[in-house]
Amino acid sequence: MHPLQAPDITQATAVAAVDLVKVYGTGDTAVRALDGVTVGFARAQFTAIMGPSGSGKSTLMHCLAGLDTATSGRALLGGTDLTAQSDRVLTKVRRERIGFVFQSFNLLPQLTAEQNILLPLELAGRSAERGLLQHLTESLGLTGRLAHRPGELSGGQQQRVAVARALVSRPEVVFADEPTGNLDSRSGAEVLTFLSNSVRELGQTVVMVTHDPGAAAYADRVVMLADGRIAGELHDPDHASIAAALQELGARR
Ligand SMILES: Nc1ncnc2c1ncn2[C@@H]1O[C@H](COP(=O)(O)OP(=O)(O)OP(=O)(O)O)[C@@H](O)[C@H]1O
Repeated sequence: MHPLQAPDITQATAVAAVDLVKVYGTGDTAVRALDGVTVGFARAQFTAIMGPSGSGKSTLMHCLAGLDTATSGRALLGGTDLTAQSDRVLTKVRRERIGFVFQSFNLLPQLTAEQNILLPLELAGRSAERGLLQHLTESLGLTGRLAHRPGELSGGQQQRVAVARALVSRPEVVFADEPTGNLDSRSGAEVLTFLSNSVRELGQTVVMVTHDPGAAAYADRVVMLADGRIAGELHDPDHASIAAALQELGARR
């Protein structure tokens, strides 16, 4: 790779893609979902990944989170190149170093809210920092709900449980995939406010895929993808600047 293409990977970079390529399928039906993506995500920053449908947002997130394997290039989490790891190591990395928030909450229905929050730590053989657990459950408004099962909680409450679960292990990065996609606007705003507070107050690194300019406006930075390539970025974005950038992206295609 040409050195000028290397992202500025320093101690301040939590996650990076370097010339990342992902091709699905072979021959005539092959799809180049990522076409040489190089981008870094800074520690203690909230970044949104945006772009048209099919631009490669989920693929990029999945490769950076060790949920999918890249065709070539590097997916770096701290000093670890995930593309060079076995499935066994990737499972451990996902469990111990990454927090996930998905559109569909992904809570285990037979466990209480508290058990769901603590499950990743338990699987990693670690115990919770009680102070952090209390801070998360109080600020997410879950204190009175900890003994409830997901089926007894609203969508917004379930997603707040998922956010607590993602944050309680102080992961190197939280990946959020359309975290407000199934929520009404008020519950969505609560989740986004909390994610952005976790960056400020806990120094958490958050990377979120979203279609919604309103959601992306909570981020410190927006990275735009188009056709599997980085198509631009915005710093300290607001709704209007994001909408304008998306429109420009649409017009360029
Ligand atoms: N498992 C797969 N097999 C084949 N092609 C795939 C697979 N997953 C994704 N693709 C293709 O790769 C490209 C990028 O998909 P990806 O889901 O990353 O885009 P996206 O930007 O997240 O889209 P959306 O906003 O619609 O969720 C698309 O053309 C998609 O059809």
